[in-house]
Amino acid sequence: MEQYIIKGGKALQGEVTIGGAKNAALGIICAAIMTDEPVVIGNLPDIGDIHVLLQAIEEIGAKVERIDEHTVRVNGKSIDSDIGIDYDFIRKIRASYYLLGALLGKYKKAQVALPGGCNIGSRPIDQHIKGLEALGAVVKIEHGMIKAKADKLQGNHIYLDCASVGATINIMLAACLSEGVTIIENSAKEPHVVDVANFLNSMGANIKGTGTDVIRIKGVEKLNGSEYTIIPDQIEAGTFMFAAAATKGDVLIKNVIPKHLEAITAKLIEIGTHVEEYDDAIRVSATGILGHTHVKTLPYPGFPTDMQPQISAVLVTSEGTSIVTETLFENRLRYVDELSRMGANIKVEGNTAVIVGVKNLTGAIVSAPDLRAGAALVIAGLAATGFTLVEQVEYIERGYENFERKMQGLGAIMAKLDAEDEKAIQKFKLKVS
Ligand SMILES: CC(=O)N[C@H]1[C@@H](OP(=O)(O)OP(=O)(O)OC[C@H]2O[C@@H](n3ccc(=O)[nH]c3=O)[C@H](O)[C@@H]2O)O[C@H](CO)[C@@H](O)[C@@H]1O
Ligand SMILES: C=C(OP(=O)(O)O)C(=O)O
Repeated sequence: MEQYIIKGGKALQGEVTIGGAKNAALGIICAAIMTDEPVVIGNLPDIGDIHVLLQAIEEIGAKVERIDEHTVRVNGKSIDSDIGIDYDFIRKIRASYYLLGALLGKYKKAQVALPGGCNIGSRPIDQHIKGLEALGAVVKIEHGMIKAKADKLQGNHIYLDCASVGATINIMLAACLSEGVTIIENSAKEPHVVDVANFLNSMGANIKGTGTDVIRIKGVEKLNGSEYTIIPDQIEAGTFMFAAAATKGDVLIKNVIPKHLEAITAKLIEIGTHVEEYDDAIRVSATGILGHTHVKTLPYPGFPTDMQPQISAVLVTSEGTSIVTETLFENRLRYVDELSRMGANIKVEGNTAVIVGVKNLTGAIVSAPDLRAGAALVIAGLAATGFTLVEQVEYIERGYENFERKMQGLGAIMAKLDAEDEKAIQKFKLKVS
């Protein structure tokens, strides 16, 4: 098992380049197998979730060719849609549910294990199923597998009970190759929903209205090959913005879309951080003690739930009392006990964390309970005095490419080491002491 070892207390300085968006990439890979023609996907992040999903599509017969570290060519021509995608394969990821919409759209049948992913709450998929059924599919759950089939798919009017990212993308995938028109009301507006739709349109789909809460999809007979570049990752960018603020650093975050970061930027400015926006970069710098704020997670353009743990890692050393409310996933405050080990003063009441800022954190052994909570612990470790060990880095690597190397590039004293390798850990400590 690997762990991050961090010697904190050093302001991050310099430039970092953000990779492609995980949550767009996952939808786009599934969309890519909906044509029999080759598709080239660029700016693909080299992260755990993508490795798992690419393996899963290869398992059912798709051809995946790596062109370079961040570009693949996918060909879905030789897929065998009778092969089910087992839980063992995709237990680590959430977005395998997109294979359901993609395969159902293309072959009118699909068998995919119920998704795994981070344990951040109960994560039902009733809205996905409701949408696919509205298009004419018969959907059954048997032995942990979701099985969907249809003689034909027919467009329909679908109202989502909640603006679910996953349900919106899944329905959009199946609806592209349905007959007639599908309207999704109360659809999710996240940038990755828009990116998946833009990609599908580049393959010949007819999707309008993404980025608003009504999406209109006119079914087409078939999709064709395409070459596409994924948008930058809003959450990776936000994580580096908060790391810069927490360490009182000065970081230029390159390859971002500042518009996607507005909720994050607004909170940083509110607590006294300096933020400068450029066309495709953002600079974050902070000095002295930052102020407190109240944060409530909401669907886009609200404050993203995927940034909630990371802002708490900044607020624990800000002056005054901050209130962080998580409205989407009930288990997303599990990092609080870990931050408390580092000296943070946080109390959880229901879905709210009450944070009373302390002067500084002190390094400790902590364990990442999930992907973004893990990133938050790294931020806390970078800001703390002394050494922090962050265990369970495999969660963090689901969504961050070369996290320790990007942090090192900003001057962080951080390494990824084998937890069993006491010698290497001692050597690192000696070297940086
Ligand atoms: C792979 C991916 O893109 N993951 C993202 C996606 O997850 P995911 O697609 O799972 O999240 P959703 O947007 O679907 O969930 C939003 C809310 O709707 C509820 N819900 C959702 C579906 C459903 O059928 N029934 C239902 O009740 C959920 O419990 C949650 O409270 O969006 C989340 C919210 O921005 C992010 O945290 C995840 O990083
Ligand atoms: C919760 C997340 O991912 P997933 O939905 O893939 O588990 C995330 O990216 O923060």
